[in-house]
Amino acid sequence: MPDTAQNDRPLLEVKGLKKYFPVRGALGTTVQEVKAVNDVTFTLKRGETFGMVGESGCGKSTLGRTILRLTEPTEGQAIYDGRDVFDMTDAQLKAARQDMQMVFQDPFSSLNPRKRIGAILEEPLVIHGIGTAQERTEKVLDILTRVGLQAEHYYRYPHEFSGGQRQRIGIARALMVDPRLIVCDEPVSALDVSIHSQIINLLKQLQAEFGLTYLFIAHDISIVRYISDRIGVMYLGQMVEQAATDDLFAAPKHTHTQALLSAVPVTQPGARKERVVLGGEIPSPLDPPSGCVFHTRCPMATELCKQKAPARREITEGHHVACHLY
Ligand SMILES: Nc1ncnc2c1ncn2[C@@H]1O[C@H](COP(=O)(O)OP(=O)(O)OP(=O)(O)O)[C@@H](O)[C@H]1O
Repeated sequence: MPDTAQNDRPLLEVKGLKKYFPVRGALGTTVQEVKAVNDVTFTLKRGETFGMVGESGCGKSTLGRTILRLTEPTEGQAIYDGRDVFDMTDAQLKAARQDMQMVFQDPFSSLNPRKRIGAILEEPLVIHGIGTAQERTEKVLDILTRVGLQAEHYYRYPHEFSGGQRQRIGIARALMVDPRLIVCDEPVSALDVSIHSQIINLLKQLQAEFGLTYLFIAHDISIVRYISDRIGVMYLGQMVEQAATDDLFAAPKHTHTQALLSAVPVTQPGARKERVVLGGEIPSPLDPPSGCVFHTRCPMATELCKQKAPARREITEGHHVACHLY
């Protein structure tokens, strides 16, 4: 009974999460705040991929980093497997960090150029005090082959690898400590387009093999579509829509989502779609618009949108939108 209850429970529940960065004036006092993440709520089910999509600067990376507590939150909760990450002691956080790993956008800058791949991959095991020296080496060799590299790569340095291979090393490093959750922050956007699908397919294969749960962050909705079970769309620190991937693509509700989807090239011959054109520039998160944060760019905006922030509503099962039109 307790086992079933635990397995039904989401792996991660993010509730009302806010992360504001202080902007300090000449005297060191806080004069303004960048509202990078502004009241975000969503859950991650075990074994699924939740894609987080939005334009550059909308707060995706900050959201991922705050959940892993690489940066401290301003407000809210991130309940990982029943326990709030933000209430954890240092020892609890260290244990949780073993379970929650991150794959970064730029694999090169996240790999120490002076260390051989074997040492880079072994490091997380050393930090967490896992295994004997021989067990650690065996684990490195096993993971190297699982990510499509070879045993002989053990002695090479990061500069001897291509971009795609380096990202495989980044993924291998995350896998070393047997995590359950991996936050993938733009894992292909620094790579050549020709190898995007190799890396995405590798992530899918590893997910099936190890039963991983992914929070997959990217600005390109076609990539997010390919890997995600559900998608959340962010704008200026807020999640404006979230739904199962098929629902979101079949019936996008928020104008921002419609605009993102209308920019995706049509692949079927003869198919046409309406282009949704947004007005204005993206406002600064230092001074987000009043009312609905999207109203300055929304072609459907009314007086109400300028005055009142829309509540998040579930319009069909699992499909949430924050917009006065619904
Ligand atoms: N350490 C920081 N101090 C101050 N402002 C920050 C800091 N980190 C991020 N920001 C600001 O927070 C906002 C959200 O940034 P974030 O990097 O999370 O967005 P993003 O959607 O991941 O964009 P990108 O894909 O370009 O990285 C931006 O306005 C950014 O300038």
